[in-house]
This record gives sequence, structure tokens and C-alpha cells, in this order.
Amino acid sequence: MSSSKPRIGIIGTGAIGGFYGLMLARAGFDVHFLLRSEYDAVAARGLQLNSAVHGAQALFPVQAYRDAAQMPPCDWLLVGAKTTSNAALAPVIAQAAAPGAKVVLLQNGLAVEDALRPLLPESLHLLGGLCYICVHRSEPGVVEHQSLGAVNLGYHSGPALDDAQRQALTEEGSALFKAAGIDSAAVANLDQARWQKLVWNVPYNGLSVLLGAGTTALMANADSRELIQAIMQEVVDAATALGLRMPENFIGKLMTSTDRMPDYLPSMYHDFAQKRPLELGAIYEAPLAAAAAVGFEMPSIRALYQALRFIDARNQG
Ligand SMILES: NC(=O)C1=CN([C@@H]2O[C@H](COP(=O)(O)OP(=O)(O)OC[C@H]3O[C@@H](n4cnc5c(N)ncnc54)[C@H](OP(=O)(O)O)[C@@H]3O)[C@@H](O)[C@H]2O)C=CC1
Ligand SMILES: CC(C)(CO)C(=O)C(=O)O
Repeated sequence: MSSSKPRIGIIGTGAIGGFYGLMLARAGFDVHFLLRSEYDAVAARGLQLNSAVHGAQALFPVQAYRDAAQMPPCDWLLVGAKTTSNAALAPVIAQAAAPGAKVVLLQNGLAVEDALRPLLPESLHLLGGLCYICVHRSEPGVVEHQSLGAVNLGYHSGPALDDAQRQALTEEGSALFKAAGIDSAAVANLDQARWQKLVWNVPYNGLSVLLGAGTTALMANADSRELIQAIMQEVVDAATALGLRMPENFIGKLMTSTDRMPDYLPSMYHDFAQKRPLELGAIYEAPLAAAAAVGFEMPSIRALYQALRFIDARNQG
């Protein structure tokens, strides 16, 4: 391993953290993994990836930690925890960061960087990462990868001096993923990229929980299909009201690509099944609030959000 290669820390080694961390480590990067409930399993048996794209991959031994204080200072920190853990993880991120480190939130939702920024030292760069991938954990240390895999990065805030430096750092991050065989692009407008991703996550994540169904069943039924399209349209209209522009025929393209996907249960479905908190703040509350701030209401999405809040409160307690 060349000492010029950046050191990478994975904060939260679940489906996303495990997948990208393993791929980066297999590509020769010095990757350190922070774990919680799965620490013992991963320290004993390593990480395993069952990928429909990359085949079966394993990493053993794993540089695994249960305490960020034991991690070496990392140049890049990839946060793979759920957005619901971000506030609690802020001191952990700061502890694992090398001076001037780049922190990337590999998470769904809106405004997640805005919420974390005030809790991080100003000297750290903060970026967002939009992961287009279908992965889940099947058992401790084992990640199932059904399809896709790309990560698009955008700069949020930090000590970068100007647009050119922001762009250069974002491209540097993107290059790490590309070196590990993962598609990646640097995006100039993180907010735009986050809204674009929400067009998929807002309908499917919530409906998978409420209707207890994966993408194949949701796409096969005329009623759920119509509902998905109506919800997508509300997200697109909200983004437009905010002055953003979605790609041409975006909804049609998403419907077609979802029709082609293997049956997929979004991460919110797994959270519900495992009685973990749902990412309602990032995926519903923040977009509703951003749209409302410019006078745009999303009634179907508000109803979806209220039903999910009810179900989440009951599930939690
Ligand atoms: N799964 C997918 O296909 C996709 C997911 N996403 C997004 O990626 C993000 C991550 O999702 P996903 O990987 O599915 O989630 P997972 O639940 O699989 O992974 C989250 C991981 O974070 C760990 N974690 C949480 N808090 C801490 C802590 N304090 N210390 C150490 N570890 C911690 C969890 O540990 P523990 O097991 O102990 O709880 C778990 O290993 C979400 O925002 C999701 O919406 C985006 C695109 C696709
Ligand atoms: C299914 C997919 C690819 C949608 O973009 C995804 O990334 C997600 O579940 O968040």
C-alpha cells in the first residue's frame, strides 16, 4: 500500500458502509471500519459480500473498531449510518478525522448535511454522497448486493476556498470510488442531486413499509403504480417550485428502471422489520418543510408521512 493513498474510515458499517468499504479495501485502500452491534462477528469472520454484480467477495482480517478513539486519523470518512444517528455520531466523526478531513454522508434524504454541519469542527470538509444501489444486510458482516452501485458526490461546506477547490475535492472523492470499480460522478449542485434521488425514495421507501411490499409487487399493481407516479410528480413539482430542474421525462425513466430492477425492499422496509427508527426526518419532513417554505404543499406526501409517523411510533415503542 502506497503511503500516498488516503486513509479511509467507515462510520457505520452496515449495508452501504460494508459494501463500499469492502470494495475500497479490496482495491488496495487502507480502510478502517467502525462497528457497533456487528463488531464481534466482523472481527472474528470478516466482511462478506454476495454481489450479483461483482460476485462473492470477502475481506479478512478487517481493521474493525468499536470505539472511534482507537481508529487512526482518517483523510476520508464515509458515513454509512442511518440519518437518524447523525447527531449522536458527530463527536465520533470528529474523533476519527485527520486535520482537514473530508466527511461524506452516504445517505438518502434532504438537508442531512445542514443538520450535521453545526455539530462538526469548521476545519472538516462536508460532502454528500448519493448511492444508487440495492444492498442489505442478511446477517452480521454479510452484505447482499442485488444491483446498481454508483455514488454521486457533491460538496456541501467547509474550508474549501472557492468553486474550483470544491470541485477538485469532490472529484478526488469520486476518483476513490472509481479506483474501486464503482461508477461515480462529481455533481456541482448537491441540493439538486438530493431532490433528484428523493423522486425515487419518497414513494418507494414509505410505500414498501405501509403496503408491506417490494418493488415488483408495487410495480405490478395498477393502484400502487398510479400512486407512485402521483407521489413522484409531487416531488418533481416541489423541486421545480424551488427553482431546480429535473431531467427530461424523469418519472418515466425511473418507472422503467424500477421495472427492470430485481424485487427490491428499500432500506426503510428493513428498518421497519428490524424495529429501527425510520428515516422520516430526512426523506419526508425536510422536503415537506423546504417546499412549504416556498409556499408549495405536497398533500399526498404529507399524508404518507403522517401514516409513517404513526406506524414508526408504534413500532418503536
Ligand atoms: N441499503 C441501500 O440499498 C441504500 C441505502 N441508502 C441510504 O444509506 C444510508 C445507510 O443505509 P444502510 O446501509 O441500508 O443502513 P444499515 O442499517 O444497513 O447500516 C447502518 C449502520 O450504521 C451503524 N451505526 C449506527 N449508529 C452507529 C454508531 N453510533 N456507532 C457505530 N455504528 C453505528 C449500524 O450499526 P448497528 O447494526 O449496531 O445498528 C449499521 O451497521 C441510509 O441513509 C439509507 O437511506 C441509500 C441508497 C441505497
Ligand atoms: C433503489 C435505489 C437505486 C433508487 O435510487 C436506491 O438507491 C435506494 O434504495 O435508495
